[in-house]
Amino acid sequence: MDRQAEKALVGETAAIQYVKDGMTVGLGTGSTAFYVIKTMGEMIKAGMNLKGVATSKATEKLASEYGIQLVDINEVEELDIAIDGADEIDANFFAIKGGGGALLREKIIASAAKTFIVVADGSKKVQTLGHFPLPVEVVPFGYKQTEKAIQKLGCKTELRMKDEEIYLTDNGNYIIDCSFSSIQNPKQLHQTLNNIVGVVENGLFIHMVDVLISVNKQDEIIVDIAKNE
Ligand SMILES: O=C[C@H](O)[C@H](O)[C@H](O)COP(=O)(O)O
Repeated sequence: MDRQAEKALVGETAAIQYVKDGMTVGLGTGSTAFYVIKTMGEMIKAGMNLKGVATSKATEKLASEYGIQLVDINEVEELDIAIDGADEIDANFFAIKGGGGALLREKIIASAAKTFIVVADGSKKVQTLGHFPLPVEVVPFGYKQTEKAIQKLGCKTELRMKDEEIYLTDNGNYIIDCSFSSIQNPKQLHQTLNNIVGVVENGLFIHMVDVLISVNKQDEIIVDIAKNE
């Protein structure tokens, strides 16, 4: 199965197995979350009553195109589930997210969900996090100072650009992509990064993922459940 087919399979499986009539669902961002949104659109057409809370402006647009009524996160007490993709995920269910720049809203929405489900094609499962550059969202003011402080943690940094301009997140911030090669202590790095002045949030999701839906080498769907408190 190619990667695109795996994304479609995990996205459809998550929606079919976990989304129930009447739910308001946290809607992820990216090419895998796309299939969750598409499938939810089909479920609505088939008569289900579903709403969504979007993790990005791109997802807001997509959800509207698929007929999913959007709810503001501030209008929601708690979400039953949120379903999102990941850039990397390890055996502890620790993940790197934010390749698409949506990490802050994704983390807020994942935190608001009773069950946070990650959908990932086989290439996203890693032994050690860090091959994928870790996205760190920073405020534009003094970003070079913030970047210098991040570099002291032993990584190479790159300010994210788009069309020759500095990339802006949906929150009006910058992203610094940090290449660590391998992250030996993701929990500690998460805390250290978020303690740097100027850092808004980083792409490490620690003890957040409750369910991982992926595909194995035999093209079978694998549903792994984390032992989170
Ligand atoms: O900011 C983007 C998100 O964290 C995505 O969920 C992540 O980058 C994975 O995206 P994709 O499913 O396109 O690989």
